[in-house]
Amino acid sequence: MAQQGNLTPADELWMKDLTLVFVFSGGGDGGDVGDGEGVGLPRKRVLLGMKKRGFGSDRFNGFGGKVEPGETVEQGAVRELKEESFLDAQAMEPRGQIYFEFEGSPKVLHVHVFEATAWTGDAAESDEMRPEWFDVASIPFDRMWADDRFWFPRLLAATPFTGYFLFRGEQTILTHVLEDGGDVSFDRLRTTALKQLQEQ
Ligand SMILES: Nc1[nH]c(=O)nc2c1ncn2[C@H]1C[C@H](O)[C@@H](COP(=O)(O)OP(=O)(O)OP(=O)(O)O)O1
Repeated sequence: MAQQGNLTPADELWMKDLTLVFVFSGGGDGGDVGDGEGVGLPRKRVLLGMKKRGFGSDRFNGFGGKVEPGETVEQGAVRELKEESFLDAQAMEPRGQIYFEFEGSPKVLHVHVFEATAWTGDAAESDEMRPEWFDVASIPFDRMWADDRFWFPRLLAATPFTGYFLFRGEQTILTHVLEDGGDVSFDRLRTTALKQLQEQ
C-alpha cells in the first residue's frame, strides 16, 4: 500500500473557484478576430501566457484567476482574459472542470476551463502574463503544470472533461482521475483517485 501522506478529511475540504481560459487561432498572425466558427475545425495555434509572478509563475498556462464576489464564473473568465492578455471575449464555452488538491492543505482549487470561441483584439503583455502563440503540435508541456499534458488533448478535441489531481508540492502528481463529461462529481473522482493511490 502506498503512503497516503498528509491528506485532509473530506468534510474539512473547502473549494475556491478559479478560471482558466484558452484562445485558439485557425491560422493567420495571431491577431485575427476569432470568429467562433473554429469550433470543431482543426485548431492550429493556441495562445498561452508565461506567468510572470504569483502562483504558477515561470510556467505557460491559459489566462485566468480567482472569481470575484458578485460575478459569475464566466464573467470572471472574461475579465481575467482581458486583464492578462488584453483580448476581449465575445463568447465563452465551458470545456471542463479540474479539481486540484495539495497534500496537507484543506483548500481545493476548482478550476473552470473555458474556450473563448469568439474574441477580438491583439494579445499583448500584461503585468502578469507574456502571451505567446504555439502550434498545437508543439505545446510546451515541460514548461507547464504537470497535469496539463493529461487533459489538453480533450481541450483540443473540445471533448468535455472533469479531472481531479492530488499534488505533493507544485511539481508532483500523487494520483489523478480524468473522465469524459463536464460535470462529474468531485466526491466520486476523489474517492476513485484515493483508492488508486492506496492500491499503488
Ligand atoms: N495545476 C494547475 N494546472 C493548470 O493548468 N492551471 C492551474 C493549476 N493550478 C492553478 N491553475 C490556474 C488557475 C488560474 O487560472 C491560475 C491561478 O490563479 P490565481 O488567482 O491563483 O493567480 P493570479 O495571480 O492570477 O490571481 P488573480 O489574478 O489575482 O486572481 O492558475
